[in-house]
Amino acid sequence: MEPSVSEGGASARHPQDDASRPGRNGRKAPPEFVALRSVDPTILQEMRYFTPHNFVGERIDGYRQPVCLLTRPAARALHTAQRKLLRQGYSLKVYDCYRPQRAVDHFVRWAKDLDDERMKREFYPRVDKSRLFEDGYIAEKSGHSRGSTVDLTLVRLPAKPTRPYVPGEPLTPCYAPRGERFPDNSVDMGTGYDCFDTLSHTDDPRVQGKQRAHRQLLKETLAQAGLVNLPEEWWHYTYKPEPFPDTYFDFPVSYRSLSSPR
Ligand SMILES: C[C@@H](N)C(=O)N[C@H](C)C(=O)O
Ligand SMILES: [Zn+2]
Repeated sequence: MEPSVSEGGASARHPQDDASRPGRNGRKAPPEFVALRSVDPTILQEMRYFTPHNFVGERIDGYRQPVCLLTRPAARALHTAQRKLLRQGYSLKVYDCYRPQRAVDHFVRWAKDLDDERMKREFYPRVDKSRLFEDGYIAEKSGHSRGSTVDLTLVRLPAKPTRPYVPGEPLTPCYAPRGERFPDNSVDMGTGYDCFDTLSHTDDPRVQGKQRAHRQLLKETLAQAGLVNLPEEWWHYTYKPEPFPDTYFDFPVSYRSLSSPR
């Protein structure tokens, strides 16, 4: 786990933060990156990898603030989708946006430790931990690190308040009926976020009725705005054409990484 660095203070820095790191993998984002909030303040944000409520069970390396950073075209596309959804009584809610390479490296290290299954019961109850990368649920080189990929869902407005996950609390499988899963103010998509299971495949035929309609509403609205879904995960979308199709960035998730912070 990366040592937590206070945003304002002169704390010890992680070696990977060295400003001398060359080119695109330095400490700062290029000017094409923005905070989603500055483009659309109405889109809800629940940045799961800043919290312990994720499949690893702890804050992920590189997430210094619970903030969604994206390339400007991707953020604008979400704003376009959000305008349409607001008219129908829904809001987007993002769970993850730009993801530094060091965060992906944290996932890779975690995956190698087959004894650490503290979050299995909620996030991958039916999949062997050793298969999560092979089965397409996590990537060693992720589109998120290129800055135009986002994990998101729909929330019916007015949004209900949510409660934080308390580490060590009993876990429920992410494919259990909605009322039994960890509470989330999003609409029922048939599974929770980051539910590594075939039921999360966007077009899985077992998902019908309202759950299927919600997935379709998300997919069609985002497609009209230029975002393409990953078939294995109903929540994962990439804006196309990507401004940085070949670059995997590693600056931290923090307002301070931006050229124009707000
Ligand atoms: C880990 C999950 N939220 C995700 O984003 N998976 C895709 C495959 C990725 O890691 O890029
Ligand atoms: Zn994703």
